[in-house]
Amino acid sequence: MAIMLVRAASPGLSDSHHGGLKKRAPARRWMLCSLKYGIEPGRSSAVYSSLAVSPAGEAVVSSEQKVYDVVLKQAALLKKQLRTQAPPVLDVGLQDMEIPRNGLKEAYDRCGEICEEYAKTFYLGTLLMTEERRRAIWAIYVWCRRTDELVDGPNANYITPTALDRWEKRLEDLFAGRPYDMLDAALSDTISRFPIDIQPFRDMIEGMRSDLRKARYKNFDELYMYCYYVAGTVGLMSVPVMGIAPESKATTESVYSAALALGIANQLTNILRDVGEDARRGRVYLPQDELAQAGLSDEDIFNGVVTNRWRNFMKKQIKRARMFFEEAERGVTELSQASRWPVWASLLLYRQILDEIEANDYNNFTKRAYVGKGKKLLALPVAYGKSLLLPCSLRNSQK
Ligand SMILES: CC(C)=CCC/C(C)=C/CC/C(C)=C/CC/C(C)=C/[C@@H]1[C@@H](COP(=O)(O)OP(=O)(O)O)[C@]1(C)CC/C=C(\C)CC/C=C(\C)CCC=C(C)C
Ligand SMILES: [Mn+2]
Repeated sequence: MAIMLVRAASPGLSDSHHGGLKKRAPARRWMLCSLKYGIEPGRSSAVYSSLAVSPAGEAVVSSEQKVYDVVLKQAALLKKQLRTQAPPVLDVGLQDMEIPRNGLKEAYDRCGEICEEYAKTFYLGTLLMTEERRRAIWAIYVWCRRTDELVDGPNANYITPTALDRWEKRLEDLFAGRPYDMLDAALSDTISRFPIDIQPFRDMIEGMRSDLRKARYKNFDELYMYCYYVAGTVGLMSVPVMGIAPESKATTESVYSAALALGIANQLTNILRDVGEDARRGRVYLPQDELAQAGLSDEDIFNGVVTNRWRNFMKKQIKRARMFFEEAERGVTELSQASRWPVWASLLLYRQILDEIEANDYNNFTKRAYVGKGKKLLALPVAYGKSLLLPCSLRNSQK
């Protein structure tokens, strides 16, 4: 397997600028995706290296490498903005807009209500944050929710790629300080306060585009890219708001990688929880090559019978999702103190969905894995305890 350091195109992702040569995605991730997962080299099209040679002899850039380029770019932008303390890339300050200050308060309050209505757990988590950060996360949440609703909501049948192009134009406008409505105005204000870049937002729209044209994923490499688009992006959007602890010795890149891992872990969990629901909409988000290796097909999923083959397949998928959660854990401790609690809470709660799938004997065809109120409540003090721990980077450097 050849590994080359060359500049290569990343279709669907904006170009990254870090000096011509590509840095390789950390080798640890390859461990995550395949070796620990038990896939032998040569048997799977999952990620092996930054640049591999396909059976046809062409150089192939893995999804992991493409996404890692975005991580590097986001980390570099954050470091640059924090160094110069310059306000982010707004062409027009919100002070020039016609939205009165109390209008902005109303807009943020509405974002909070929407977050509470759609995502009680996230909402509870945000209540533990500082006011400015909480409002910013609400604004980001609402933009993400609205973007997802375009392809998943009641009008989804009428959504075309052109509608998504219009949504992207609107995104560019709000980043330039020209919001279209009150909810956009809240996000416009947020990006004037935090060093947030537009790329993860653009990439999420790209994920929704792919949902319009694609209902199957050949292998984990393709699925990884999808998970980055629709969920890893949320991690990248959130880091500049959550903030890195001033005492942390971790690199900005490693914190972004952990945030990305949390988004991927959450989305893999979503996919495993919703197998039956997605199948009823004609969608199978599981890697086709891994299904085939397990002796399973789409037909088995549509039939929805829990067999030993299915249980074994699910065990491996759950194991992989847990590895991404594990990778995310290393980054949570590096976040600013006030942000750790909500992120720990959401990590613990989301991860428990995997335990519930196991408790349902892997019947994710007709039973929705659900974390009960008691367990949810219990997660809060556990998360609080974890949030008091010193950053991992400090603990290791003190040894
Ligand atoms: C260093 C470190 C660990 C930092 C933490 C970074 C961080 C806060 C990461 C958050 C990761 C996260 C919550 C990702 C969301 C993943 C997700 C659930 C994506 C869903 C996509 C589409 O899936 P699908 O259609 O299959 O699912 P539904 O059936 O529709 O649910 C999304 C729906 C995309 C849209 C995402 C959101 C609406 C959630 C956005 C959430 C936030 C901005 C809040 C993050 C705040 C906290 C406190 C975790
Ligand atoms: Mn959705």
